[in-house]
Amino acid sequence: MFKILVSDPISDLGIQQLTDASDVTVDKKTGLSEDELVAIIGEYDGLLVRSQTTVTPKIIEAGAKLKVIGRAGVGVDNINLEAATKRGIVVINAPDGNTITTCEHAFAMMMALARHIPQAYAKTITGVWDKKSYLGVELRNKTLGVLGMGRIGSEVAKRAKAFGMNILAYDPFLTEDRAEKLEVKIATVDDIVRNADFITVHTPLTPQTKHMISRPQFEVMKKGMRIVNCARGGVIDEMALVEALDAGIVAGAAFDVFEKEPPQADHPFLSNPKIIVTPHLGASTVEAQENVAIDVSEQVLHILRSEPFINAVNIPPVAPSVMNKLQPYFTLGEKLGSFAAQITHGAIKEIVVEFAGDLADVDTQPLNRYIVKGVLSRHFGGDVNIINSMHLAKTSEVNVVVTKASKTKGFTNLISVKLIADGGEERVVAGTLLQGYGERIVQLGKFPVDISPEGHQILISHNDKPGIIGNVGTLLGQSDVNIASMQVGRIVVGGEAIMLLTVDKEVPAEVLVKLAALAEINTATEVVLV
Ligand SMILES: NC(=O)C1=CN([C@@H]2O[C@H](COP(=O)(O)OP(=O)(O)OC[C@H]3O[C@@H](n4cnc5c(N)ncnc54)[C@H](O)[C@@H]3O)[C@@H](O)[C@H]2O)C=CC1
Ligand SMILES: O=C(O)C(=O)COP(=O)(O)O
Repeated sequence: MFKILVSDPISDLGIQQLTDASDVTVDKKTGLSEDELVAIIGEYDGLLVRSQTTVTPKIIEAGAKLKVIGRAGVGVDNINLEAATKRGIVVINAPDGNTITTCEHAFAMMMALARHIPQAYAKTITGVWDKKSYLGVELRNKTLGVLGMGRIGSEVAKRAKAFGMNILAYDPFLTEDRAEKLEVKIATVDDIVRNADFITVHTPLTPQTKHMISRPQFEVMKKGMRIVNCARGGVIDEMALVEALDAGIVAGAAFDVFEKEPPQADHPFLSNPKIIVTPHLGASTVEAQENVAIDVSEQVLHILRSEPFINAVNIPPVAPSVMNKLQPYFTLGEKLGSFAAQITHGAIKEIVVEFAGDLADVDTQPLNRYIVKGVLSRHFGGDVNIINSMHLAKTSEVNVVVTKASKTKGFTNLISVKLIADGGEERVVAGTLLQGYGERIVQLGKFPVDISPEGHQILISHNDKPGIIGNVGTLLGQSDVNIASMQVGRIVVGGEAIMLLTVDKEVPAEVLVKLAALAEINTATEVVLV
């Protein structure tokens, strides 16, 4: 039974697939402090949050069973991604569910700014009929600068177009083609701050976007411009904005998000009549809350049930076409890594993976994670998974090198894993996926072989002399170890050779010692592939 903790207010209807699932129990406990969360998180497999819960490294460390943190929304800046990745916890978000809702909020804020709606309302309900203080401006024919043309920014631009606005847009990923389709003009940040009558920001908060609108930008703005932030507090420098309002450069500002949430009671925005504020309501509609909760619940279930999932933010996204091509190789890759690690005696310094054939022209990143997981599982056991395998390799100072071979090497596809360990030790295991036959190991070191990578195996290196196979068979028979299949490989008659036996059960350590002590045998190593 999986246990999930919901620590922020999330739509009940949206999480129904979790509450209805027979293998899941859901606890809702909102408003907990960090210490309170640390005290209880150890019993949960999944954590669902919005933006109020700050998921700190301390909480993540205490989440001994935690496999997934789901964000019912877009921004994951309240979740410590590094700590989650280190622990192998998948962090997922729901990137599409609140796009329109947040765009509509930004648009509503822009219209409220243009027509002083909150200020006029506040005065009208006091009984004062004040028409002259609230002369507004039209949006039509004004220039709107959009910083960040992702999901929300693009939707804002579409609506602004319908209002007859001219749009200048900046986003490092905005192509000429997309700009043309959206009928926006690509501009620099400098063009936008100098020419826009309205500016709206729709970027995440990153080191690059922090204070991207600050004193130098306000200084060159058009007098009387208006500015909206429904993205993240800190993209616009709050103190610089207050100065620009006081200096008469900015006529009004509308903020849904703050550098610190909630803002302190004496925050200058809260007493400035030219600033409209809302308490991070961008995503707060019935529809959006249901959408994000449905999306995140679905992926949380997939993750807990070890099924394929999408929207992970701590592993790079992969196109479905690439994923379809790679998926059949995941277990083979992991087994090759595991096999190679089990026959390596020294401390591993480098993992060199080579892909040939069909795999040489795809981005193999997801597959690389499985191979590295296979290698590291020998030392890290169940603590390594595909989320943290690359991270663990890095922190363990194991270098990962991935190469693509130009030739097919006789196979339609071939994965070769070479481990380089202390003392110059090198081990190579290569495998392929044969249509109709499944996974095969086709090379061990310099020896060509043909083995199905599964179950308990014994790898023996020996000198190619008569009688060795008989001796091995006799010893295993006496030890009650049944041989299911056997492969021998050699390059030259009488030279170095290997023998790979598939046996029906675990091989006792003393049997391996006795095998290695037989005449002409150099080493005997058990390899377990499950
Ligand atoms: N107020 C609220 O309740 C909500 C706020 N948000 C916030 O809105 C923001 C945007 O959300 P989406 O559009 O869904 O995300 P998105 O990922 O679709 O779009 C973000 C865009 O920002 C661009 N960008 C990144 N760095 C940039 C830079 N230095 N300059 C210009 N553009 C840059 C990216 O290329 C991307 O196109 C996020 O920060 C999100 O957290 C989202 C939903 C609700
Ligand atoms: O989705 C986002 O990024 C948001 O900022 C929405 O935040 P919320 O879920 O309303 O706390």
